[in-house]
Amino acid sequence: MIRIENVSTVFGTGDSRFTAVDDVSLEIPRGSIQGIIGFSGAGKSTLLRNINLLERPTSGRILVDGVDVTALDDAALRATRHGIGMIFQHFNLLNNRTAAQNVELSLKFSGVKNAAERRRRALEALAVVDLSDKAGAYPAKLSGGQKQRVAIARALATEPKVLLCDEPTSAVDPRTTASVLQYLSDVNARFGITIVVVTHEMNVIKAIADNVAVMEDGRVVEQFALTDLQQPGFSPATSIGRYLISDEISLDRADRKPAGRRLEGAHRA
Ligand SMILES: Nc1ncnc2c1ncn2[C@@H]1O[C@H](COP(=O)(O)OP(=O)(O)OP(=O)(O)O)[C@@H](O)[C@H]1O
Repeated sequence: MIRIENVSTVFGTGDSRFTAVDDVSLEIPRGSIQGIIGFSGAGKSTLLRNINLLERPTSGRILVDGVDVTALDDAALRATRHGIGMIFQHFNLLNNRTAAQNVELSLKFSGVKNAAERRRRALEALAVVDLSDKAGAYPAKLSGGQKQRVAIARALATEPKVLLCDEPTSAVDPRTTASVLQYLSDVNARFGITIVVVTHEMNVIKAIADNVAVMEDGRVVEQFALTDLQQPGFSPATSIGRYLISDEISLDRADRKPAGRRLEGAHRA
């Protein structure tokens, strides 16, 4: 479970002082997929980056499985970060490394010293996203969707408990969006990884989220479960909530498997 308690993030000082995240509290159940939606500048990315302290909050606490990450020293924070994977809108792959080498590098940074083990685990992670045949390909030879799948594999390889996704489908076309979301949904169901997805795309929320938080001007102004949208009489307060309810939504999702399975074990199954 991720518990965000009264988190604020302020940039700048004096006249240029700007509150990007304003006293946000949010509970994200373990093994769930949390969508965070809002218009540009609402503070979504900043809040997401607060969770792994890529952006340290100005005030408030963030607890991941009961551990207050805002109180950790640098060494403990580095160790905790290995349990929190992240993927980005523009994939952030190293272009001079193959798909497998990109994944291996993240394993190296996470402290896996044995090169053969790094290679084995990288290939396993690439297999999860059906990219075994692209292990030796450089990013320039991959489509946007394939690059994002490599990024998912890179995040998965260290067996994180949490996967943070910052606009994971904004740079790919609609068909590829569906495929990337399917892989995210699959790894959630298969490994019980808690996923937090920041997006401004309604269809992403509808396709993947269990719970939704709507952000405006740095605040979470509305929260609901996606299934709430199907309840008679449910009346969202925000325009985004009303838009989400206005369309029929598909809740067909892979059956959930118990949380906490290891990537290797589950992979061989
Ligand atoms: N490092 C920074 N320094 C100053 N201001 C920042 C910084 N990072 C973000 N901001 C500002 O904080 C506000 C929230 O930004 P953030 O990227 O979190 O919003 P967002 O909802 O993710 O928007 P988008 O969808 O456009 O990425 C914006 O006004 C942005 O300009």
